[in-house]
Amino acid sequence: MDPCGKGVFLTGGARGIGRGLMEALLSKGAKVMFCDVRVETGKATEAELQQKFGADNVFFRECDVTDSGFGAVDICVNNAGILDESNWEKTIEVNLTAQIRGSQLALDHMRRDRGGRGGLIINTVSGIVALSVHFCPVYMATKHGMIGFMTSWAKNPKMKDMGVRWRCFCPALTDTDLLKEANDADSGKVEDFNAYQALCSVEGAVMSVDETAQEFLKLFQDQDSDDAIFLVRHNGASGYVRRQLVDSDGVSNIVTVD
Ligand SMILES: NC(=O)c1ccc[n+]([C@@H]2O[C@H](COP(=O)([O-])OP(=O)(O)OC[C@H]3O[C@@H](n4cnc5c(N)ncnc54)[C@H](O)[C@@H]3O)[C@@H](O)[C@H]2O)c1
Ligand SMILES: CC/C=C\C[C@H](O)/C=C/C=C\C=C\C=C\[C@@H](O)[C@@H](O)C/C=C\CCC(=O)O
Repeated sequence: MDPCGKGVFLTGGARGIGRGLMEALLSKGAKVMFCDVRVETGKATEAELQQKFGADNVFFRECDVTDSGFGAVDICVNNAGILDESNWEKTIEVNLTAQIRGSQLALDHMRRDRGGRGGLIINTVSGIVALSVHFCPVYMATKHGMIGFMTSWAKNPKMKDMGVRWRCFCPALTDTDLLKEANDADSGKVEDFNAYQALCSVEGAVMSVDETAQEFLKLFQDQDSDDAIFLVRHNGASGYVRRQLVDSDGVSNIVTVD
């Protein structure tokens, strides 16, 4: 799908990866409506992006994804997410429940067999699903949950009639406030602070928001593909992967295809 002229709805766009994804889409000619719970940051982002891309092309609305629905458009990006092992119920609410709700609402709105015009549903998941790490079990559960949810829909034979495609966008570590806020031993955001820091300290592992957003644009180059899981690799070898359970104690339950 070419984003040019398309209407996009994106959650969690006030800062971080969501903001980067919006800029990438706006630069390709899309119009974006975004929401966030951070009102001041959201308004500031809206003003800056309106200045850069035009006042008619980007709009902000205050919205908490855990208590609101939305009327979706051609492309829906459920991006809002948190990392907070000390508040596991909230983490499930934002990362799993709200992304599922947002996806179901988008599907209802887009499906051609019920009068919609088709579309693309993208959920920001995480490259962490490809790693065996122990320091964020709840976060891990939510991200694996979204992989299961989306790949189930993507392989549903009715999807051809519905005209809707699904993409799990799985960024590598990205330099955002989410990472910075977890980088505090007393925050309780992760279960094992030293292990978290060790992962973030791998040379070159943390990508910039711009680099992650450029990888995101690759999702729009393959409109006919039914593959659903796009894994960003910090070494540049990003691509679609398929899940495969392995019976050895492997490092990953995802194997690359092609
Ligand atoms: N930063 C990373 O290394 C990384 C890597 C892979 C995946 N991710 C995922 O990318 C997504 C964005 O993360 P980020 O790093 O940009 O984080 P961030 O904290 O910088 O940005 C997340 C945005 O979501 C908003 N948000 C949080 N809860 C919300 C709610 N209930 N309703 C509406 N908006 C809400 C926040 O206010 C914030 O503006 C998340 O789903 C995260 O899990 C992050
Ligand atoms: C720890 C929580 C912190 C932040 C949240 C965020 O979602 C975390 C992301 C953590 C790691 C991402 C890693 C991505 C790695 C990829 O670049 C790639 O190297 C994965 C490697 C191997 C997968 C196996 C394969 O290639 O098939």
